[in-house]
Amino acid sequence: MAKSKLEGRKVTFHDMCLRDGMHAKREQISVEQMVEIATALDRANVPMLQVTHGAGLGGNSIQHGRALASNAEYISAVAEKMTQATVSVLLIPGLGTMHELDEAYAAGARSVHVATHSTEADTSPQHIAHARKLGMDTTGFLMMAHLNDAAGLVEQGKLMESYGAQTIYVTDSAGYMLTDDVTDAITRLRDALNPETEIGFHGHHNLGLGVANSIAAIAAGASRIDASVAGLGAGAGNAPLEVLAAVCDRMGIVSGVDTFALMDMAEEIIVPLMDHVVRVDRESLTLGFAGVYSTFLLPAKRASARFGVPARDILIELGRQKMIGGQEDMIQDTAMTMARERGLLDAAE
Ligand SMILES: C[C@H](O)CC(=O)C(=O)O
Ligand SMILES: [Mn+2]
Repeated sequence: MAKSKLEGRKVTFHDMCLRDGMHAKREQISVEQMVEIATALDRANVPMLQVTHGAGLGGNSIQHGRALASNAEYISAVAEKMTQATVSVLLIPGLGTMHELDEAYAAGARSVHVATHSTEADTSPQHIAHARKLGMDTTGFLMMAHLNDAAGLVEQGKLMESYGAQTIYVTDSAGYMLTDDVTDAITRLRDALNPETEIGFHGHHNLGLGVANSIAAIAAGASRIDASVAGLGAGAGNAPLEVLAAVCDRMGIVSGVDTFALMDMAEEIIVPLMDHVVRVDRESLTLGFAGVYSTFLLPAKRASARFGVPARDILIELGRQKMIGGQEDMIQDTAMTMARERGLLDAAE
């Protein structure tokens, strides 16, 4: 076997089970389950874990689903049990407020993904500045990265860096990016950003590329990688952390996590907790194929059941229309229009 070129490279893993995984659980993870999962991650030496409603701070709503507890309740219950892991949150400016960020900080969160659509970094300066003022580890998180080109991502990343973000993320929300796309975007960001600015990658496994794309990101210069144990996350899930950890071990990439403990955790805690098996199936594969926001998977299945239009057809149409996060109401609307066009609706509907 050839020696890996990445031997000795350092990477920080950031587990997403308790935030992206909330999408897969329709926000129904209890405080006790959060504490159990976070404690196991902490014990496995995972350095960062995200704890929030799936849509982040301010996400608790009819539009995005009601969680079993408030963000502050989740964060404080988890943070007080951590021996080494940093608890992070996600904040989409406009959905989450600076007041909610203050609350999250008071509850024990010390890192934040400030998330915008990949062409809308200019909605984030106040929130990034506020997070830095609080002393939080602050990332700029460019969602639906495939809807911008590499030059555009560089422009947006530079903006976030100028606002104070210490890490810039390429976020493949739709699991649509091919490995060369990831390499290109991260290489260009690495060339353009200040050397002290870190680069992150957040992949979804819809095309089965979560782990390969994460390794490509590391090879191109990313040092922070989001993943989740057993892939618990939206769509076909995030890159499965225990698999990524095993590949990194084989390649000599240094993450510091206990890979066997993560394997045990996947088998014994996360998979038994799943409401459906988070995997590449017909519908989640369609997300990656058509470039659809992974969070739209379950609402599209519900719209399919209601209007009788196959979920794959609805997702293809949402991809064609380039729908993005925040346009959740368009899922039902699109399904209804398609049902009407197909003569599936009663005149009364
Ligand atoms: C709010 C989203 O679920 C953020 C995310 O994880 C993604 O875009 O991917
Ligand atoms: Mn995600």
